[in-house]
Amino acid sequence: MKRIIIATKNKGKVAEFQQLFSKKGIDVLSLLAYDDIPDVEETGTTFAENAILKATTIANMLHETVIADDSGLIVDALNGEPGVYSARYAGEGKNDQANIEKVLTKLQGVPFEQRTARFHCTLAVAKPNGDVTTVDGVCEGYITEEPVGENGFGYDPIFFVPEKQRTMAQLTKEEKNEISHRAKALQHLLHIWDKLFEKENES
Ligand SMILES: O=P(O)(O)OP(=O)(O)OP(=O)(O)OC[C@H]1O[C@@H](n2cnc3c(O)ncnc32)[C@H](O)[C@@H]1O
Ligand SMILES: [Mg+2]
Repeated sequence: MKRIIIATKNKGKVAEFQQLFSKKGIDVLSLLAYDDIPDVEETGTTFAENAILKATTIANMLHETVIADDSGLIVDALNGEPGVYSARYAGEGKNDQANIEKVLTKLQGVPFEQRTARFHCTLAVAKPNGDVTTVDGVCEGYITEEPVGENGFGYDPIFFVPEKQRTMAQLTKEEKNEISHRAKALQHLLHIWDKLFEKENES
């Protein structure tokens, strides 16, 4: 396989997938390359449901194998919020800064050791024949009191990564791709990659 479609319009995700797949010699094509693909409504209540929804809808539309990513931030002191609603936590506008402010406001006064959180990523691979496979990846950390760093996207500036002693937004793309929820999920997918596509390789 020389090219894979990622069913996303999120530029941050696309850049990370491009770097991760380049190691395998695979080009990434995203929905940013298409003018006429509407957003898939994320009506699921779990990351897996939404990832499967996005992957199967786009695979049916394009008649090609596609990967979809549904991901988000889970904050323990907020009973798991923003969770599957991470992209639209502060409203439908998908405003990263407003989402960050909402999390920080809700966590005001919560001490550092209780600000535990994790990023979760579910990847769904959907084939045009209806086969679907999912894998997951998780990255543990803490929510800071203020945004720090310019890199990455979404909640990266308020997510402190203990093993790097910096926020996710202070890491280079390469460093984030060593430890992130997305990179871990993709590692799991790459482990089963040949098995997933063996019938296609034979024919
Ligand atoms: O559905 P697509 O088109 O893929 O793009 P999206 O931005 O809507 O993506 P999701 O529905 O999966 O929502 C995930 C949200 O969780 C946050 N998020 C996911 N991965 C992240 C990461 O690596 N760093 C920071 N925030 C992340 C970010 O706010 C995303 O918008
Ligand atoms: Mg989305």
